[in-house]
Amino acid sequence: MLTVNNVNLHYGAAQALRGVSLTAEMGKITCVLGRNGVGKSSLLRAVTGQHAISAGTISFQNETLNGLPPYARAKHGIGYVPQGREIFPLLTVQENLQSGYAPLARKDKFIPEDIFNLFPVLKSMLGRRGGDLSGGQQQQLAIGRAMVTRPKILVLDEPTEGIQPSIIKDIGRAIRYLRDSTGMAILLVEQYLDFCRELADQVYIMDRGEIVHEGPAETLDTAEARRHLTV
Ligand SMILES: Nc1ncnc2c1ncn2[C@@H]1O[C@H](COP(=O)(O)OP(=O)(O)OP(=O)(O)O)[C@@H](O)[C@H]1O
Repeated sequence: MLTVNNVNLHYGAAQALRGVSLTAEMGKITCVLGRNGVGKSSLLRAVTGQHAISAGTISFQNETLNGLPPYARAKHGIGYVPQGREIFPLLTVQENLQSGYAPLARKDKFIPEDIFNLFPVLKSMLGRRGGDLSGGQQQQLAIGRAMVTRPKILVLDEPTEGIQPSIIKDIGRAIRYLRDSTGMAILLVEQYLDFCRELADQVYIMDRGEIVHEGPAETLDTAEARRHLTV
């Protein structure tokens, strides 16, 4: 399980996270909802080691991650699908997937077939450049690349952003499959309430750098959630 305990994060003098605490359990989908600018990406940057925290602790499976660089966290099993996907545009789909080999032992440096079962389009486009894919295909590639690292927890930053509805469905199906087949933990941040409600086991709502609600998805008060999502 991932545990975030009382975490603060600053950009210079500006505080983006204020005493944030949450847990993401193995075999569960944990969704953090919030509108633009409330600190969702900052939370994921703290978890993945992209940005240092100024107070609190972050641990995964009882090991503290504080101070570890992103590559060391990848070795601990933290897979990251960043906002905007960050595909290498000039590398092929295959090379983008292979960029996930970095934290792996030699024997594990292959692309698991599961990825192509989930996202068949990637197999048919292995030789195409990443930059030539549609937004939805790039999102599938970013999830595939994170899966290559054999994560124990998959951390996704707004996977539905700018993506057409049919591909959002595919992505939802893939996330559910990963939870059910591997028992990994999934932590995703979103603004899209319906996607989160359909998918999540546990929901948190963030506002202005703080967690303002926590509970199981089935008891989420939709009106209350919408209030936090509208500007
Ligand atoms: N590199 C940075 N330098 C300074 N301030 C930043 C930086 N990145 C984010 N912020 C500020 O921190 C706050 C939280 O931003 P963050 O990106 O975490 O929000 P978010 O909820 O993920 O929103 P979005 O969906 O727009 O990414 C915002 O006020 C933002 O302007």
